[in-house]
Amino acid sequence: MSPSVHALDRARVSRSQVQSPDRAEVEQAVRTIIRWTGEDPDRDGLRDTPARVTRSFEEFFSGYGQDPVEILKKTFEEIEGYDEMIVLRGIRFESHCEHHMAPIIGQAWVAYIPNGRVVGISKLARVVDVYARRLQIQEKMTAQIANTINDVLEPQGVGVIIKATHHCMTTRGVHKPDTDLVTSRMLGCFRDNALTRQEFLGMAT
Ligand SMILES: Nc1nc2c(ncn2[C@@H]2O[C@H](COP(=O)(O)OP(=O)(O)OP(=O)(O)O)[C@@H](O)[C@H]2O)c(=O)[nH]1
Ligand SMILES: [Zn+2]
Repeated sequence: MSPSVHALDRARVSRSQVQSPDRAEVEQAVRTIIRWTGEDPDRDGLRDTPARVTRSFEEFFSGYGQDPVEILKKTFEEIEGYDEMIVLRGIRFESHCEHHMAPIIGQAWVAYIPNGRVVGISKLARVVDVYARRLQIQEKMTAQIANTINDVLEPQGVGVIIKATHHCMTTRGVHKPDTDLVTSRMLGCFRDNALTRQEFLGMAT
């Protein structure tokens, strides 16, 4: 991945950069979809739905307004030379696939071995959420989380594993309800040292 693409991935994506439409336009688009289904958007139960959907989307896609680098910059100094693996397991997340805008529901395992700096553990979960709250494919999200932690903390190594169910596969299209997708990205000693990689995989599966 070229450095410029890498930097763009990590950055806060401002609304002006992508020519964001205003709220009324989004609500109008939802009204159009409701009409397209054959429903009457002015009937009692649906009248407030365009505003509700817009508010929901605001939450689902709030990751564009957040910068994961800023979150991770709040690091602590290493305590008494701790240099073993740190693993936050089973971080539940909700995302949406960029193909169908259907939910991706899963868990992430995030590990690193520090190199002089550790971070508050909640920040690892926050980085997962920032990337999850964007339109995603799982492979990209896995790489973004690992790359960002690697770039900001400069640890000895990073490992990220994601296991998720894609609703575009379970509730539509090919309809395979019991499937999940597992992806991983290993950097530094997690990539180079088979024992480190094995230790992490053992904790995550
Ligand atoms: N690699 C990858 N593929 C994904 C992910 N999320 C969804 N997809 C796939 O993206 C593909 C989009 O395929 P298209 O053929 O363009 O879309 P489609 O006609 O709706 O495809 P079907 O889902 O097979 O009905 C599908 O195969 C999805 O299963 C993801 O995170 N990673
Ligand atoms: Zn999809």
